[in-house]
Amino acid sequence: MTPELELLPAVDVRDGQAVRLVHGESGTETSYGDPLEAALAWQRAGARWLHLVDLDAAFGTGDNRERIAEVARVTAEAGVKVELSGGIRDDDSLAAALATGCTRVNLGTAALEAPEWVAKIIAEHGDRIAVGLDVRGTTLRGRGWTRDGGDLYETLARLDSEGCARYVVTDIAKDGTLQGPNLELLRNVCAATDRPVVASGGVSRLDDLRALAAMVPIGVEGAIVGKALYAGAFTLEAALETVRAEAAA
Ligand SMILES: O=C(O)c1ccccc1N[C@@H]1O[C@H](COP(=O)(O)O)[C@@H](O)[C@H]1O
Repeated sequence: MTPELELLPAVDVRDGQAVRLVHGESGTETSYGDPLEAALAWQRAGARWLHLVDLDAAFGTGDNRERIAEVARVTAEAGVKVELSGGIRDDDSLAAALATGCTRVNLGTAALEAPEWVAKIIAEHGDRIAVGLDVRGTTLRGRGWTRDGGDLYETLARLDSEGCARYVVTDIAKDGTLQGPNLELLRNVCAATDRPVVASGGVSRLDDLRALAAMVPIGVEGAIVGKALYAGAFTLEAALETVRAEAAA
């Protein structure tokens, strides 16, 4: 039996609220209320993972550190694994993130701007560190996806050589658009690395999850689902049932 595609409902926090953006652009927020309520709703619906993002920290417009820590702690205590992201760029922010009880952190900007520090913390924390490869075309973007940060495949080769355990791959052009994931990008990344890949951006219907589940054998381990769940395109229960059925088929 093929392993099940892990589903990670997203809770992105800006100004204390759960929000979704379009193409990750500041100012395109749709608000979905209290982030803890959102996280607990996904937990009640059966989520095994949560992708939790401090968007203010990612954009450099402040942070939601205490709120994020509360959501991560309560959700983790409820048995949900948390992937924590946004603004983790130095020892202090890393220590605060790891102390929340999250299962792993996901680094974006730091992997582009502080490669030596990232190599060091990969060596120290292993599987608890993932790197988010947020791309436009094949160019990486950092600092709230506002600045270019080098070539996707060169960075991937460097991180592979440093022992990075896993990548979260986001096609910025797809994120928040409900246009379907970039399967070609995911196929290319999976061909370039033997590490597991979490797909992010564009999931809009259950068929997208079926397509991603079919990529588990080549290295797609999970999928982050945001807008589709908040917009009611399908329920998390239906999504979980879909990936379960695909694994059993
Ligand atoms: O998730 C988003 O919609 C998003 C939009 C714009 C910027 C960042 C976004 N998300 C996450 O933030 C981390 C990067 O944070 P940092 O660069 O390490 O501070 C990225 O991996 C996304 O998961």
